[in-house]
Amino acid sequence: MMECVSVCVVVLMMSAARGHSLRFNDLTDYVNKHQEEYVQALRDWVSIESDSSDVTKRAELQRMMGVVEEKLREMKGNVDVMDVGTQTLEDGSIIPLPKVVTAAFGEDENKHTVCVYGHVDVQPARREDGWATDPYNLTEINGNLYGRGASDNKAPVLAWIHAVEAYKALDMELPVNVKFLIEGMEETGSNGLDVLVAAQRDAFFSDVDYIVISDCGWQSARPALTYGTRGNAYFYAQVEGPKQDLHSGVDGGAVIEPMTDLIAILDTLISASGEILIPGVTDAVANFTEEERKIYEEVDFDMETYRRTIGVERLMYDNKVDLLAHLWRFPTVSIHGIEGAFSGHGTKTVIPAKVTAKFSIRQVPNMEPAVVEKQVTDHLHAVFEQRKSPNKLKVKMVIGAKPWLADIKHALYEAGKRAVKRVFGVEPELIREGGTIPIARTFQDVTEKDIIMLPIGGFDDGLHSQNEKISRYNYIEGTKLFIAYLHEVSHIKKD
Ligand SMILES: CC(C)C[C@H](N)C(=O)NCC(=O)O
Repeated sequence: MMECVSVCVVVLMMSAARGHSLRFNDLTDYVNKHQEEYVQALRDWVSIESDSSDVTKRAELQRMMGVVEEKLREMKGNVDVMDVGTQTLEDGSIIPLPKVVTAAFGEDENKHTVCVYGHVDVQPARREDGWATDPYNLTEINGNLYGRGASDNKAPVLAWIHAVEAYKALDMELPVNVKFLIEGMEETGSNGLDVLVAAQRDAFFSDVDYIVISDCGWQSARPALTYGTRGNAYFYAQVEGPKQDLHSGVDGGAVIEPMTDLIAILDTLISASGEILIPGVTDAVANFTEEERKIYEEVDFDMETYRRTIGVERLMYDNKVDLLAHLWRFPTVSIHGIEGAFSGHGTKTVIPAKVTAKFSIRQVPNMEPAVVEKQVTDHLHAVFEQRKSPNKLKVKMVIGAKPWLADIKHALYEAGKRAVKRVFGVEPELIREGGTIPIARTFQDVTEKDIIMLPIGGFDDGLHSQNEKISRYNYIEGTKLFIAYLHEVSHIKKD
């Protein structure tokens, strides 16, 4: 009798395994057959200029959130639209933040619950910035789908939606419960989301086991799993002088110009060789260990391809390990722009009265944005003081996002490896990401859930840049990866 039970169990397991692989094929066939619809869905989403940094585009962003809500309702998810409060603009006016859309598919207590986080806001883009195509009209050229937000993060969010939709369309039970949390302010620091996550810790997140984020890219042509992101401390430094703009011929020579002051203090942030010059800022940076060095040595990363892809003559470092380390696990300063400065065509001879520099410092373990805020503010005031300028300097940190790091030994990463192997036939690369997903660290600290980043974007997608794209291959195979991943997560042993 005992023997029969074990034989029967083995037979059942074998047929279940066979059944799964057949079912996986059904799912991938379904994805292949529906790929034109998926591309059209991406075209529809990209056509919405959901730029979160430009308040004049806020109605479009609200419309985008509405489209996400409608899609999840159409799929019969248990949808909720959550208020995240208001945003105070620089002129003191107050506007509502875009609501966060959540949805739940399945609530089987015997299954794991995976929460997919993503965002549907985008960075600004104008054709005149040097785009070859209209950034809001998804255009396919040689297998690449060009459009603002295509890779960051509209296609990955859609791929997750399509993954769930495929199971449902084929009447297949989802192997895990799936929840979505989709926001519209990621690109400007996820305003309001920290508070919402804390408030929902024992509600929306109470039954969530794992959080999956697909808001990043591979490092090469090889699929990857991401286990770290840098944080970001973003600053405004404003120098204000005359009561209005002046004529550089009529008044030049009589005034100490705000722009001259600003450029001088900006030049004290970072050296030409990449050394951060602000006292104390790098003190808390975790030591670069031999173990890390070995991991970086193994990463499949061709410096020459990278150099050519971004189009520079020379990179800051001449070896792979140092370059990767400075992309992923050391801080850096970037100066993004100067508001109030003359930047149009022509030769306007103005002395701008008030100029505001925007710069940021990527944060790595164990930096604390609040500490960095004080160090930067003190430093800039000290160097400004030395100039004995009559102008006024104001420094403000407007984003303070912490870095995030995961344990690559966690079962979520093993599941990721199996899913990548199943879809792409190769072992994934384990990588870190230099960019910031502000909410990742909050998820980790506040919800105490385990997190994985499962990217489908290509290494050359040009996020935030001209001609952002995702390849049709990554979008469609990425959808299959998510389907496979849900299955693999269902195999993680429940506590
Ligand atoms: C590659 C990043 C992690 C993508 C992310 N959506 C992003 O752009 N975040 C803002 C940032 O400035 O890093």
